[in-house]
This record gives sequence, structure tokens and C-alpha cells, in this order.
Amino acid sequence: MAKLHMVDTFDYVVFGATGDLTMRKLLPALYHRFRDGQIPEDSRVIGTSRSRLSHDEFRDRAEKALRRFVKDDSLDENTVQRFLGMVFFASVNGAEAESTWDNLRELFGDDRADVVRVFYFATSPELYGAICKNLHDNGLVTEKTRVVLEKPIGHDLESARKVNDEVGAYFEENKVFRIDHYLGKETVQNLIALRFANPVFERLWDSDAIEHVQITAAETVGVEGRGDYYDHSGALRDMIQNHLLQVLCLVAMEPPGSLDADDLRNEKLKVLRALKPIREEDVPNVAVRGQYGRGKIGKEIVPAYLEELGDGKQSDTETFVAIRAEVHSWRWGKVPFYLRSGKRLPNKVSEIVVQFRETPWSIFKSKLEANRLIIRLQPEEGIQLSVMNKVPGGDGMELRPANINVSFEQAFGARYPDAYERLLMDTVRGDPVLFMRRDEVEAAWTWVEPILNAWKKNCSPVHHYPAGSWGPDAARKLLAVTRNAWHEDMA
Ligand SMILES: NC(=O)C1=CN([C@@H]2O[C@H](COP(=O)(O)OP(=O)(O)OC[C@H]3O[C@@H](n4cnc5c(N)ncnc54)[C@H](OP(=O)(O)O)[C@@H]3O)[C@@H](O)[C@H]2O)C=CC1
Ligand SMILES: O=C1O[C@H](COP(=O)(O)O)[C@@H](O)[C@H](O)[C@H]1O
Repeated sequence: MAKLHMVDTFDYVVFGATGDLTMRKLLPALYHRFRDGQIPEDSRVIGTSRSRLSHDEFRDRAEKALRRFVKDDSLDENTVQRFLGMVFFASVNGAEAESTWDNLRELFGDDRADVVRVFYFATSPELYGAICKNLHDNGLVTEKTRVVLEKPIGHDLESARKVNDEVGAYFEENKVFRIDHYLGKETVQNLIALRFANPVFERLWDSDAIEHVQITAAETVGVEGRGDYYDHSGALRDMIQNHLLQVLCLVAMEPPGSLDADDLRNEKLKVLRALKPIREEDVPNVAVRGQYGRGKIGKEIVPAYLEELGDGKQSDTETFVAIRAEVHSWRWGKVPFYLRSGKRLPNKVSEIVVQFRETPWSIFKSKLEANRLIIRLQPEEGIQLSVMNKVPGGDGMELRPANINVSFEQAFGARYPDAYERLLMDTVRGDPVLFMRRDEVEAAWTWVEPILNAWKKNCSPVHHYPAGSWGPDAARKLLAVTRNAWHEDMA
């Protein structure tokens, strides 16, 4: 395990602390960091929401969450009790000026004014502006205060600008941490190491050598309890506008001058701005949307999206998206970047497939397969490079592809920390390198917006696919026009 450095003492205030995200991700992440010795014991985690809970009632909920979402081998009684001793609760309606702000103010005496203070907004984004104003008006913002904004930042470009303006009225950009948990995944960070610490790859990283790139985030889960949110979002907003475009940036960007936040983010922004704009009339040719019907994943029969929504609701919301993108730059020319994300697909897998070009000429009788680099983000994190080899023995020169495999688990053996663990500690340290800058978020919305508009006008159909399949056939056709195939369909 790489070395962890103890962070400064902090007060971590979560708005939306009784919600799913806090229970499932934030509290377990803070617990793990505490257990690993990264968090000083005089730090505090302060939950807030409109619910009227005592400190002990909230601690009970926090304890249940830890027992449910932290693996048994990481739960030891002493550590759990010491962690819960750092947990507090204040009942506040973040959106209302007249609310019980005293409950929160009372928790900060003069002796905490110099302590790092993080406000994490795990509520609906419409509340972010009001919460910022109320924090400011109640004198809760100190020199060492940061705010963390959960996704989604808006619903489209206009609403994203509104959220950013409202937050920006009270917090300088360097105090605003827009979280994209994909950037906290170890394997996503490792992309930077793979590309810029290994010249063997970087020398081949362009349109001369690379035929196309696929970026896939496939999930087996459906929308389950999040139907209200998801039905207003859909896969394009939920996964592509943020996570997949951020991964694309790291694959396609030029080497940054350093690992400083702005050097890295400037390079990502250049990629987002170099994405070939998609005109509304072209959307049917380059973007496919789908929605899952009833089907089977493994041995389990799972309901259709509409059944999960319940109440006989009808909806065109997409649970699957595939897009053909291009990064118009000297390095990439017209290399297609295929982006794909969907729910209720056969496997949970996030991966990048870099398909190299074929040899210009072959001296062999065997059919040659072009090299392929697969960067597996999750699960079974690792790298796989396919190469052509001579089949041993025989009296001729028979060739077959074989894989060079690096399994990160075998190489490093450590537990893979959840993305939130790293990101929450970065917010305490005030390190924005793995967070999205305002201009990145807005550039990403600018690019996806014509697709959203075309779909709103019903310019292309919502293809239905059975749960447990790899999505609609139209997604296959998107690649077939250039005689390509998605990874699972490759020979
Ligand atoms: N759940 C997840 O896995 C993910 C969630 N997100 C995003 O994070 C945000 C929260 O999601 P999630 O936890 O699932 O949502 P939930 O609906 O489970 O929780 C919402 C929380 O906000 C609180 N809340 C609502 N209104 C106010 C208010 N006016 N003042 C203070 N607190 C308020 C609620 O508590 P109370 O009713 O007591 O006030 C509750 O704690 C959403 O924007 C979501 O899109 C992003 C990525 C993943
Ligand atoms: O942000 C989100 O991500 C999850 C998928 O995250 P992963 O780390 O499990 O790949 C997705 O299920 C959710 O809908 C979306 O809001």
C-alpha cells in the first residue's frame, strides 16, 4: 500500500447527511481513512439535514451504515466506536435563511475557526446556491473553508452556469471542488502514469498507430430506488457528460506541463473543446439511445425500466447510450472514440480499449490481428496487451494472438480504496487536481447539449433492449459502418 500522509484536523459538514450517498459512500470512506490513520482524532464529521435527529440518533444511523457498507474484515469495534465519537448532527434546512442555523453555528466555537472546514453538498443541486448564501450570511465561512459539489452540476448548460454562478458568488473557484468520482478511481489516475511514465505507449499514442478507442462503463444494476432522479437524468447526463468524458480527456490529452491542478485541467479542457461538435441533424448517425426491458442477468429475471419506475409510468429516458466522438486535433485526426454506458448489461465492467492499426503488409499465411490494449478500470483492474505470437512446435509459422497481462491485484496486492476515500481527503488538503473546474463542466455540457436537444425532439428512436444483453443492435451498427466491433463482439 502506498504511503498515506495524515491530513490536518478538520470539520467535515455534510448537507444531505441522512441520504443514500452519505450512508453508502461518504461515511464508509471517512471511516476507512480514519482506520488507516490518515485522520486526526480531533476531527469531526457533522451531518446536517432537515430531519430532527439528536447526535446519538444520527450516530445510530451512521453505525448501521458502516455495518452494512464496510466489509467485515475492515470493521473493528474499537475503531468503529472511536469514529462514531467524532460524528455529530445539526438539523438545518440548507435552503432556508430562517432555518435553525444556530444548531450548526453552536457546533463551531472560536477554537474551531482555524480548523479546515469542508461543506459537502449531497443534496439536489438546486439547493447549492441557497446553501452557500446561508453559510455566508450565518458567518460560517472561514479562511480555510471549501465546498464540495456533488454531481449533477445542472441539467444542461444553462442550469450548470446558474449553479456555478450562484456558488461562485460566495466562493472563489479555488475553494470549489466539483466531484467526479471516476477521477478518484485508482485505475483512472493510473492512466496518467501509464501514458506519461511509459514512453513505450506514448510514442504510439496517435492516429498513425491507433485505429479507434472504446470507452465503456457497463452496469448490471438497474435504477432501483433512484428512479425519480434517474428518470429526469438518463444515461447521457448521468454517466457520459461527466465520467466518460473525463476518462476520454485523460486518454486523449497532451502531456501536461506538470501535475499541478491547472496544468492538468487545462489539457483536459483542450480535449473537451476539441471534440467535434455534433449537429442536431447528425445525432441519429452518431448517437444511439436505448432503454432496458425485462430480461435475465445471470440466473436472475429482472424487471423492465418502466416496471422499476412503477405506477404505470411511461418514459423515454435512456438507460443506454453509445456515441461516436472525434477529437479534432493534430494528434487524433479522425480517430473515432466510441463511448458507451448502460444499465442492466450482462457484466459490471468499465474499460478502455485501444485498438491499434493493422500491419501495412503481412508476410504470414496466418490471419494477423491488430494489437489491442485493454485498460480495465474495474473490476479486476489491470492492463492487457494482445500480441501476435508463433504457436510453438509445428514445422511452419502458424501465428495466434496471446495476451500480456498485468493484474494490479497481483502486482500490488493492496485493497483498492473506494474513489471517495481519496477525493474526500483531497478536499481536506485543498488539492483540486482530481476535481472538475467550472470551464470543464460547461464545455462538457456544450458538447452533449445538441444530443439532448435532438432526443427531446424525438429525432431518433429509443431502442429497447432486453436486460442482460449488450444493448440495442443499433449500437453494434454504429461501429459496423467502419468495420469495427465492440470489445465483447471481437473475435
Ligand atoms: N446516491 C448516489 O449514489 C449518488 C448521488 N449523487 C447525488 O448526490 C445528491 C444526493 O443523493 P442521495 O443521497 O442519493 O439523495 P437522497 O434523496 O437519498 O438524500 C437527499 C438528502 O438531502 C437532504 N435534504 C433535502 N432537502 C434538504 C434541505 N433543504 N436542507 C438540508 N438537507 C436537505 C435529505 O434529508 P432530509 O429529508 O432529512 O432533509 C437527504 O439527507 C443528489 O444530487 C444525487 O444526484 C451523485 C452520485 C451518486
Ligand atoms: O455517478 C454514477 O455512477 C454510478 C456508477 O459508478 P461506478 O463507480 O459503480 O462505476 C452509477 O450507477 C450511477 O447511476 C451514477 O449516478
